[in-house]
Amino acid sequence: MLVFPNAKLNLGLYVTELRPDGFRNLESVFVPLPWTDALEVLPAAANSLSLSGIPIPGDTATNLCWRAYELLRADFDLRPVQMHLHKAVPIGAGLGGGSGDAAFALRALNELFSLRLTTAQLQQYARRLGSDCAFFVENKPVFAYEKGDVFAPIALDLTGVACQVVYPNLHISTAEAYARVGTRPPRHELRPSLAQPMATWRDTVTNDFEDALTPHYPVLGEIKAALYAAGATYASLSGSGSAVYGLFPEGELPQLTWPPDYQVWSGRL
Ligand SMILES: C[C@@](CO)(OP(=O)(O)O)[C@H](O)COP(=O)(O)OP(=O)(O)OC[C@H]1O[C@@H](n2ccc(N)nc2=O)[C@H](O)[C@@H]1O
Ligand SMILES: Nc1ncnc2c1ncn2[C@@H]1O[C@H](COP(=O)(O)OP(=O)(O)O)[C@@H](O)[C@H]1O
Repeated sequence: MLVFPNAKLNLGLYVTELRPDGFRNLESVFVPLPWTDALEVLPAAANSLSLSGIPIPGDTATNLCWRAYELLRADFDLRPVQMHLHKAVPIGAGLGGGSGDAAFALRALNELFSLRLTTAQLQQYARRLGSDCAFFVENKPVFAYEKGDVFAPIALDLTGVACQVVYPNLHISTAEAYARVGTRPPRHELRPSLAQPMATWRDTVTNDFEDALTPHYPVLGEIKAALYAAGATYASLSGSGSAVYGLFPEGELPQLTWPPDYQVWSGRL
C-alpha cells in the first residue's frame, strides 16, 4: 500500500498555559498542506524500514512510522511489514511532517490488516506518538486545543488558495521552541478572527512562537516581510517554525527568489 503523508500549517497559535503534565495548552487552527512524503507499507517475511530523501535524525526504532507499527503490534497480532519512507517534507519546520508519517502509517496498517479501528481509536493511538499526530487521522481543518490533540470543527475552506511555504534550512526542534515561549491568554479569539476576511488576519491571527523566536532567528521576520512585499494577504510562521508561509487568495503565486539552500513549496491548498 502506497500513501502520501501530507504536512500541516497552523493558522494562529496561542500557547496559553502550562499543564500539570509539563506540556502546554494551546489554541490553533490546523489545515492540511499538500506537501507530501511517500510511504509504502507491504506485508513481508521480515520487518524492515528503508529511507530515502531528506535524512531523518535517529534510527529505525525512533522513526515515527516504525513506532506506529510497534504501537499497533502491542495490541494486535500483526505480520511483519516492510516499509519504505521517502522524506520530502522538511524536518523541524513546524509542518508536522513526522506526525503525518506516523498517522498515515497507523491508517495504512489499519487498512492493510483490516483492523477495523474507528477514527476515534486511531486518534487515540496517534496521541501516544505526538501531540499534533491525531490531526492527521481526519486531516481536515480543525480548531485544536488542549495539547493540540483535541479538536472542534471549524467552517474554513481554503481550497484553491495559492500558498508558498519557505523553509530557511534552519532546524528548530519543537522542544527548543517550547522552551523559548512563555504562556499567556490568547491575544485574539481565533475562530471569530478567522471568520473575518483574510485581509484582517494580519492584525488578528498571530503565532506566539513567531514573537518568541524571531528575535533569535531574524531570518523568520525577513521571509515574512518578503512574502508580504510580494503581495501575500496573510503570512506567518507555521507551528514552532522554522517554515514561514504566505497565502495569496486572489492572485498568482509570487515570483520570489530564495537562497539555493532553502526548501520551498508552492501550490494551492
Ligand atoms: C508546535 C506544534 C503546533 O502545531 O507543532 P510543530 O511546530 O511541532 O509542527 C505542536 O504543538 C507540536 O506537537 P508535536 O511535534 O507532536 O510535539 P510532541 O512530540 O508531542 O512534543 C514535543 C515537545 O514539545 C513540548 N510540547 C508539545 C506539545 C504541547 N502541547 N506542549 C508542549 O509543551 C514538550 O516539551 C514535548 O516534549
Ligand atoms: N518519519 C519521520 N519524519 C520526520 N521526523 C521524524 C520521523 N520520525 C521521527 N522523527 C523525529 O521527529 C522530529 C520532529 O519531526 P517533524 O514532525 O518533522 O518536525 P516538526 O515538529 O517541526 O513539525 C525530528 O527531529 C525527528 O527526530
